Parts: sequence; structure tokens; C-alpha cells
Amino acid sequence: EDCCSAADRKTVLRDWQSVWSAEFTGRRVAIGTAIFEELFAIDAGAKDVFKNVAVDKPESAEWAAHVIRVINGLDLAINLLEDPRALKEELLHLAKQHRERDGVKAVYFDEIGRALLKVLPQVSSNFNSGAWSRCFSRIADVIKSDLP
Ligand code: HEM
Repeated sequence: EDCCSAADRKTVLRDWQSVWSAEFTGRRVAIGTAIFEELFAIDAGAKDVFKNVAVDKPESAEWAAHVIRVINGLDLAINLLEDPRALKEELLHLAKQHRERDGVKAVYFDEIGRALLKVLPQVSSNFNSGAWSRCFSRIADVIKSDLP
């Protein structure tokens, strides 16, 4: 009866999740880094706003942590697409966070939209660019609405 007790199951589940979340995190950093590299290729000026998060040290844990925050923010928004009220709350929160940062311009969101469209089809099979673009616009339009 001692085998695979409730406590064991809890531990196993936790360990199992950590295996995959570690894997997932690596993928998030890699894909997120590629998206930012693409953004900076489109508009090198966008780099300036990320000085506080070690944009000039793309191998650093600090830059990786920033990339993860952005990808997680996007992930949350995408997962809220079916819940418009909660989505609006999340997007207003993101809008405020970006308004508070000096130098962030609305056009950067159009540019990261182009970067996403370049990278995501390379890492996802049968990526539907039309559907993506329409939903990304719905997300980005709110975040950038009060930006210069
Ligand atoms: C849909 C795309 C984007 C999402 C979901 C997103 C999300 C986020 C999130 C969640 C944070 C962390 C906020 C915090 O903890 O304070 C953040 C920070 C930031 N974002 Fe974005 N972001 C996006 C696009 C952009 C773009 C295009 C720019 C400008 C080129 C930008 C500029 C910044 C800056 C400057 C920070 C603060 C970095 C720091 O901590 O110093 N973001 N973003």
C-alpha cells in the first residue's frame, strides 16, 4: 500500500511537470530570441528601449528572463482569446506597462508582428499566417493604442 502514495503521486507529477517546463523554457528562450533578433533586423532602433534588460548581452540570463516575460505575456493573451473580458484586462495591463517605458513606440508592435510572422512559420507546422495576423492585431492594437 505504500507504493505510489498520494504524496508520491504529488511528487511524481511535480517532477514530471518540471521536466517539461524546463524543456519548454529552453524552447521559449530560443524562439523568443529569434523573434527579437528579427525585430532588431527590421528596426535596429528598437534595441535602445531594452538597455535595462541586457539587450547588448544576448547570451545573458537577464536578457533570457526578459524574453521569457514577453513570450509568457503573449502566451497568456493568446490563451485568453476565448475570454474577451479577461483578455481586455490583461491587454490593458500590458498597455500600461509599455506606456510607462520610455521610448516604446506603437510602430514597434507592427514590426514585432512582422518578426513573429517570419519566425513562427519556421517553428510550427501548418502555421496559418492569416489567422495569426488577425488575432495578433487584436492583441497588439490594444497594447499599442496609447503609445506615441
Ligand atoms: C505583443 C508583443 C509584446 C508583449 C506580449 C510584451 C510583453 C511584455 C511583458 C510581459 C513585459 C514585462 C513587464 C514587466 O514585468 O514589467 C514587457 C516589458 C517590456 N517591453 Fe514588451 N511586449 C511586447 C512587445 C514589445 C515591443 C514591440 C517593445 C518595443 C520594441 C516592447 C518593449 C518593452 C520594454 C521596454 C519592456 C521593459 C523592459 C525592462 O524591464 O526594462 N515590448 N513586455
